[in-house]
Amino acid sequence: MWRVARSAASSLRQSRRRMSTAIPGPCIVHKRGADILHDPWFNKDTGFPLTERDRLGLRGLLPPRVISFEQQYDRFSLLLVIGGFDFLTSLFFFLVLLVESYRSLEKNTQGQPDNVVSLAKWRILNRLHDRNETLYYRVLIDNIKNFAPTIYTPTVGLVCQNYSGLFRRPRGMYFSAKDKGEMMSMIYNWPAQQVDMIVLTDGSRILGLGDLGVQGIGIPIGKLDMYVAAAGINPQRILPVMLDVGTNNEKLLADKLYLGLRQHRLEGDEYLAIVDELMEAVHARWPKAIVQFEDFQMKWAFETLERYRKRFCMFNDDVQGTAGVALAGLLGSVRAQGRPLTDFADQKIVVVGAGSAGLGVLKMALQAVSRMAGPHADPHFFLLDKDGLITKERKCIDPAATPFAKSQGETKEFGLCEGSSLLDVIKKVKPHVLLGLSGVGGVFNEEILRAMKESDSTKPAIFAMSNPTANAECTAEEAFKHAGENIVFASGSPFDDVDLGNGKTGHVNQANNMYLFPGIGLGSLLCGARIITDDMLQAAAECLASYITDGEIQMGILYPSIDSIRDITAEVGAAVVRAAVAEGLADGRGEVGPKDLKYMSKEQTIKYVKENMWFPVYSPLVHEK
Ligand SMILES: NC(=O)C1=CN([C@@H]2O[C@H](COP(=O)(O)OP(=O)(O)OC[C@H]3O[C@@H](n4cnc5c(N)ncnc54)[C@H](O)[C@@H]3O)[C@@H](O)[C@H]2O)C=CC1
Ligand SMILES: CC(=O)C(=O)O
Ligand SMILES: [Mg+2]
Repeated sequence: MWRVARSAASSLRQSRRRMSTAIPGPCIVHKRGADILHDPWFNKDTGFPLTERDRLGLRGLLPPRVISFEQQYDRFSLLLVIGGFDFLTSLFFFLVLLVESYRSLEKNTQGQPDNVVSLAKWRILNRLHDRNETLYYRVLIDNIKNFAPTIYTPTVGLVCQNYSGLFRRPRGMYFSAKDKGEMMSMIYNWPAQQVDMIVLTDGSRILGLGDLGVQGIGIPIGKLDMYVAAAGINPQRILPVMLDVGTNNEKLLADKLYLGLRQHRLEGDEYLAIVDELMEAVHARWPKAIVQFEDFQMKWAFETLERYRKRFCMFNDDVQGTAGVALAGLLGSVRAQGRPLTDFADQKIVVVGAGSAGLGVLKMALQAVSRMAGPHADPHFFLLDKDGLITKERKCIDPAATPFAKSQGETKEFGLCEGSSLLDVIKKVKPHVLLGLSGVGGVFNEEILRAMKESDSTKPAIFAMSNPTANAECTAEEAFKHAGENIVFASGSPFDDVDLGNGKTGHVNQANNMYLFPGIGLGSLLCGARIITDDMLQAAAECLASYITDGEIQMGILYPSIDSIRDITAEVGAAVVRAAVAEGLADGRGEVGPKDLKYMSKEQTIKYVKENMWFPVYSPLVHEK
């Protein structure tokens, strides 16, 4: 059930306040009449004032009554909360979906009626987006807590799984292996003159759902919606990009509805040549655009990061954004134990999942320990993958995992060995933190969670970070039930807080990179960063960690509410700007030069970032041929 009524009313009041103080400047439009109504960037639906209808040749193309932006907003919000909405709408959309892509939907949502409802909600929002972007983003910004689960994880995963059946209107650009040699000209097919933020995927590891090929485009779309909502990137300047190099998902290759290339994935140099060409094309047209790599399988996530990070202003969200969010949570869990932050160096941390995300987290945690305890510090990290504990005895160990593989001496100390099971590791190590980035739902089973009760920590931390919901290592309820009320808990996808009885509540945190990537992108953009460095990412993570007060920490709160995502993003963005300036990597942007940035105080930098956030209001449209 969408509970938007109350928050919609209060956010509407806030919106009105904002409306009354700012008179939006005019917006030039090069079309007239029905063409404007069919363009979601400019369309205001019934919101066009009569004078504008005359000016733009719209008279007679709309019902006569003018509905203000606020009234439109009210009507949309009302639609979402009318009694019985869920049942009627889901029934209606179920029938539509039945006709349109019944077989595909049935395959993927068998026995899961919730999925049908989730998709129905997504379609309502998506239709609003396709008609009127201004209203869509206002609704999203004002109700981010309610709508994030629909446009982002978990529903975005379902959308990707069903994308070929759901497809109606394209969003973003598609480059395929067949476009080799053409990308430099293709990039000019994008209608916007300026692009600030690009999210790029090859669809090879979509959340914990594996290789979804071209259907992975849903992820860049969802991430960029979060950019607009959280960072105030102008939606006319965002670009979701799918690089379709084939798929190794046999089910999709056999699916008649599948919209991507029907071939297996390119590998090796052939693959890299395609990504190189795309990056060159993007950079040629928009040299200052920030490129976020998203949901690439591990080998390409690491390889492309090393290949491009010193040449382009880019980052990998799964490796770097996730690491910062996890580190902020880990530091919070030290505070929750009433210990000083420097005790982080002594924490025993078990990470389950040695992929792009798990290794990114450990790399950043290692940097933090080195800063706190010196370069020779010996952190107590235990890394497991599907074959159990990773030790130096492991054959064919991934080079990125090598620094975290346990030596014989270390395993002996705890009575462990190569490939020790997770249960064995937990029982013998008694870790302070158990962190999952395995993509495997339920891997923190009852036995594992019970074993966490024996943790050496006064407040054991359990992070079930895999997405979407079904892939979480455990649910919030399971964690509090089996590991005890004393834990701090975080998950990648949202769960409701847990009623512990006796009037107590188990707080659920959302440990998701959404708390950092918008600020990393926005900060890099606004300072004209040449590249994105470890120091900039470190600054972002520290900023997020310091956002939470001691009082909140005592209540098990490690991350702020998503309701304040714009404020968090402004602070994170400012931290990134200041770190880039300190490293001499900020070229400035527009009229704000490197010197201006250098002499801004922290508060002035936050103000600068806030003032450059786009906010959806109807601008007067002025026609120009
Ligand atoms: N909360 C967040 O912000 C983020 C969450 N994630 C989630 O993390 C998950 C993993 O992502 P990546 O690291 O990119 O994937 P990946 O495919 O690169 O790595 C998965 C790792 O998990 C291991 N694994 C598989 N089954 C296991 C088992 N039964 N026990 C222990 N380990 C097992 C694999 O051996 C591999 O090392 C995904 O579900 C993704 O959605 C990723 C990025 C951010
Ligand atoms: C959140 C995210 O980036 C992921 O699950 O891949
Ligand atoms: Mg991701």
